[in-house]
Amino acid sequence: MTTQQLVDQIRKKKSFLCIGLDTDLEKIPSHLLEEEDPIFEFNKAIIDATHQLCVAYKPNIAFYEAYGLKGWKSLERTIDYLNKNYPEIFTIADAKRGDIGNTSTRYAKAFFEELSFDSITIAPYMGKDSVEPFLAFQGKHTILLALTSNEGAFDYQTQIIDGTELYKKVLKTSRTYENSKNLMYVVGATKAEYLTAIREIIPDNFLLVPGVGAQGGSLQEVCRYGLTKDVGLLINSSRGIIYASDSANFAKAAKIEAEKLQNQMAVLLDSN
Ligand SMILES: O=C(O)c1cc(=O)[nH]c(=O)n1[C@@H]1O[C@H](COP(=O)(O)O)[C@@H](O)[C@H]1O
Repeated sequence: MTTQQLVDQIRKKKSFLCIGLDTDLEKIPSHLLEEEDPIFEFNKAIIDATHQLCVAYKPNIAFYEAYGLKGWKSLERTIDYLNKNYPEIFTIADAKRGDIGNTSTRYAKAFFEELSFDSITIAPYMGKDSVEPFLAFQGKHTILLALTSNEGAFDYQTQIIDGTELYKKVLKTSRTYENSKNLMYVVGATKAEYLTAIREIIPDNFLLVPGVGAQGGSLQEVCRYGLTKDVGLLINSSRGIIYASDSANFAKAAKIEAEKLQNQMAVLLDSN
């Protein structure tokens, strides 16, 4: 999917919401556990109930890998269901990969070709030759961790190296990579006060912003400093939406939570 197609979808739906499919068998409604593939059935119900309110879904791969082969099957069924039924939706494999070049290429093939995701999250730590293999895939997007939402972000990402914070070095250096136009970045909603400095370095790139809802980040704060002329933001919420209820009406409850965020986004887009 092109960035323009994503922007068009955002304008049409008045939403830049990404719903995180962090599907956990210990949290989904117990009646689903009788199904042959409870994870897929849960995801399908959430997707069917919320697809008009969001522009992206982000399965976090850990929640699937945790169940071995069965989990991978549920992931494959979920991405196939999305691509077949809602092809306009932007899909993110939250896999946080990155390795030496030939290994990165295999990861890219797994998520971009075999599973047909539009994008993948990547850790920048191993540098240029670990990221460029992902960028080589045209029509696909590489979402580099810049400033993450967790407390541990302060361990390295904000440390000053050669006079500049490490996360800024990641932003600046990655712009020099081949096919850097395919880059997006992760910035945690809990770090909204850094967005002005971030936008000075990357004025236009899309940011994936997790951390609203369960982690306490503010949608309004993120938008104040992070919105661009083409919106430039995908705001993720996982637990706050998908686990709104653990009863039979869980999908309806998820829709209500998604609607709350989408309504706020429509107001923010109108006043942008
Ligand atoms: O890459 C991510 O998506 C990510 C980066 C980050 O800095 N913080 C962060 O929470 N995430 C992911 O975003 C999701 C947040 O989930 P909730 O806190 O339940 O909304 C999880 O899948 C996290 O792994």
